[in-house]
Amino acid sequence: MPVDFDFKLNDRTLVRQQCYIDGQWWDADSGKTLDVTNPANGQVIAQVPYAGQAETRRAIEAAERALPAWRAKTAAERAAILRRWFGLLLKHKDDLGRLMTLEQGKPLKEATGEIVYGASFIEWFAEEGKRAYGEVIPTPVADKRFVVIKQPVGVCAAITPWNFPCAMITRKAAPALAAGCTMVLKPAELTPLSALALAELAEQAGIPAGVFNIVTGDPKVIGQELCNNPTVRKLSFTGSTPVGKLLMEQCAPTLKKLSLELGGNAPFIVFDDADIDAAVAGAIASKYRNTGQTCVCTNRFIVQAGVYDEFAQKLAAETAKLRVGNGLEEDVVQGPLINPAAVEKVERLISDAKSKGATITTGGERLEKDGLWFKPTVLTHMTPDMDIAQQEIFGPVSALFKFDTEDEAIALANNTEYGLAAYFYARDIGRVWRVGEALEYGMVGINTGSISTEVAPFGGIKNSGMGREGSHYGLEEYLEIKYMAMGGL
Ligand SMILES: NC(=O)C1=CN([C@@H]2O[C@H](COP(=O)(O)OP(=O)(O)OC[C@H]3O[C@@H](n4cnc5c(N)ncnc54)[C@H](OP(=O)(O)O)[C@@H]3O)[C@@H](O)[C@H]2O)C=CC1
Ligand SMILES: O=C(O)CCCC(=O)O
Repeated sequence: MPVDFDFKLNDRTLVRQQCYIDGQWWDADSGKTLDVTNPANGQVIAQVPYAGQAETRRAIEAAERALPAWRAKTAAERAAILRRWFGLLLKHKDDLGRLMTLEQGKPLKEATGEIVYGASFIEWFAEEGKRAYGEVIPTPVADKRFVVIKQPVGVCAAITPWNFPCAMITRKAAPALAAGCTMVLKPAELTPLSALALAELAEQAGIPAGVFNIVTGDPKVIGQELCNNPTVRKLSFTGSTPVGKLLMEQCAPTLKKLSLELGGNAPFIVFDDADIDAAVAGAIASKYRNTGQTCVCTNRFIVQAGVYDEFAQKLAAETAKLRVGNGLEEDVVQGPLINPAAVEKVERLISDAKSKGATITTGGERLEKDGLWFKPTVLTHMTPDMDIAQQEIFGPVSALFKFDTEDEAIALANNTEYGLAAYFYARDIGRVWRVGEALEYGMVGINTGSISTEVAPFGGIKNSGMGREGSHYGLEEYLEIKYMAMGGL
């Protein structure tokens, strides 16, 4: 039974509580459902199907049936349809933002911002799909010609997290569809409504039945079918490193192409020659986006001794100004954390740091005893033996480590199994190049705390995964290279 919660949307058809398979809306075969709750108050706002293997298999078969006709369209024809999808996201951005705040918690302005960000991938890849250029290789033999063409990978699967319920989907679906692939998506169980609203708009945009399918339900069972099924030729995943590794293992027997965007442990280095006010502004942007629940959020501030106290004091002052509360309220910039486990993890990490000598200069506790709101926190006197040095916080906690020399900063920054995003503030041009090149990360923000955009390659190295999303590199992930040698000239 769908829950009759009043989302107060202008267009109520955006609230879908069924899976979207082969252009139709379905319950789970078993009739089982999964509650969707508002993290701000624990209220159940919807129920979606708890589907399993059979429904996933049907979605894969639908994607396989839809593939030949979708692949056969010209890139311009696919682009026209994708542009309609893009336009519909923008048209409904306020409703989609509200839906996201209600299921995920992030403040309304940030949620609406994510819809615009998510839509940008659709617009960008609609165009980039037209540029899946091949190559003619000059021949070393007179009677032959060598040609390289790019073709869609085929049926693709995607598994996405709760922290970006829209953008992590469009960042995968847009390049896949633009390249001529079809897709089966499993969204996070905590935030399925944003995904299902995207399917509703995909249908309205004229994306043919079977090209984009969504199955909600049992993550293990759905994941196993997506990995085991030989029809699926590629899996793109965003989420935790342990699940990413498990999926990679499960995909080995059918040797699928993989994109894995996993956890991070981003350093944010502030050198003595940095513009400290700019560094503080960048720190706030990087650390407290989505209440710290972003894989590219700063995890460790690494600050040079000469500016440590000034940076710490200014960061604490700005952090203390951040208004925490229900994301639907005006001026709230920090929503609740996603669930009790997330708050407990933050508390555990702070308590570990405190027990080993860290000082809490602001925050350090929940806003209310049993709520999911956590006061934005600054910790100083951090040392490498504390758990935060190695573990992803995924919450609103700034942890400040101190260093003396450039080499020391680089060593500290690289001392992690992760390699997603890093940031640093410095003005010496030689240092900017040296440090930029020495950081073992897929992305480096230099004098900026914001790096995410549809036009640049997003992704990591080491335990942060493989592959890139966004930019022309993101399209390549959904294309196969075919070399054709033509003889007998
Ligand atoms: N790189 C990133 O952006 C993200 C990193 N994280 C990190 O991971 C931690 C845990 O977050 P969490 O949400 O549990 O991340 P998960 O990796 O568990 O979840 C991400 C996605 O994977 C699905 N999933 C979980 N287990 C399986 C499985 N066995 N087979 C197939 N799919 C599976 C989830 O489904 P379901 O929701 O149904 O469980 C969800 O759709 C966070 O605290 C953070 O540190 C989390 C989210 C995003
Ligand atoms: O946390 C993530 O997995 C994605 C980060 C969102 C972005 O910056 O694009």
